[in-house]
Amino acid sequence: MEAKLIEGKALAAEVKREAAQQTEALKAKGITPCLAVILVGEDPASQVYVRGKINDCAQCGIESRNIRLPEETTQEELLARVDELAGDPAVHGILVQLPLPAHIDEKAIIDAIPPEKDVDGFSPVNVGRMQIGEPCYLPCTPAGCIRMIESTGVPIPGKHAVVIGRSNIVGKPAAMLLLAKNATVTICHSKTQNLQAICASADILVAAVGRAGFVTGDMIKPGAVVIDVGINRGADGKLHGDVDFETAAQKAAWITPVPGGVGPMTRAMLMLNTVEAARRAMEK
Ligand SMILES: Nc1nc(=O)c2c([nH]1)NC[C@@H]1CN(c3ccc(C(=O)N[C@@H](CCC(=O)O)C(=O)O)cc3)C=[N+]21
Repeated sequence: MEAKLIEGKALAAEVKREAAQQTEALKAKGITPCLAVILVGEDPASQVYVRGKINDCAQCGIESRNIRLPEETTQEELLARVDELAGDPAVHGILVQLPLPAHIDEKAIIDAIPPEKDVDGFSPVNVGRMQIGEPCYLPCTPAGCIRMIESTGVPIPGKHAVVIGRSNIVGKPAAMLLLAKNATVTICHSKTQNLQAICASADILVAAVGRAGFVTGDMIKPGAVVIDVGINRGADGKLHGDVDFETAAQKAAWITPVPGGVGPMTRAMLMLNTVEAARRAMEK
């Protein structure tokens, strides 16, 4: 069997059209959604991602503030910038690009973003709301994964979903969202025993490991939906997923490519969250 591709780029374009329509409706009411993106330092990968987010904003008619701070910015200086944006009624979403330089405490910065402007869905309040199924900003990557799974038409309820990885920004929330969709969820990680057998029983497999080619065809149940969250830049300068695409595509029914899969969808979901933040600010 040769798997069908889940076209992240095309799906992202669809989501961004939704965001653009909603933006237009808000503008008609006098509100222009605005996202502030803060990047500290010169990390080349972060620069690429931030440029992508700023471009997406422009495509959707969303205003953006592109804030570049030098590597040696202190935690206090960064907190002051976040506070300033937190208090600015024209700014609806605040995204501080991670990772931050080692001398800055990421948790302290995330905690300083007011939950209603936390369009990444990283703040403890949004994480907690998600856990109990209250309205919140869903973290963009896991929300994008769900949308990609749903795009296949394969029903999630009752299926065995296996998530490899337990990070706070991808693995854990992806597992929670799959549970909320009534999947039977297993979370695997570096200490997991019998990883191959567990993965091979997954109807839906989400790979968020951070190791290129970690998931091979023998770990995939025939007919599974495979979502590859990995973005590993190889020595060749190319992006590689966590899934060994060639062998996995022989077994899966559906699979996401890298690049052009989860990455673009992550950015598209950020646009939806930003529009939502503007709408909520208006309704308040
Ligand atoms: N506060 C914060 N929020 C984030 O959402 C966040 C972050 N920090 N730090 C880094 C990670 C990573 N991330 C990506 C988003 C899109 C692509 C993406 O669009 N990738 C393209 C390729 C881009 C390229 O050429 O490198 C693709 O997969 O097709 C990649 C990575 C968001 N992150």
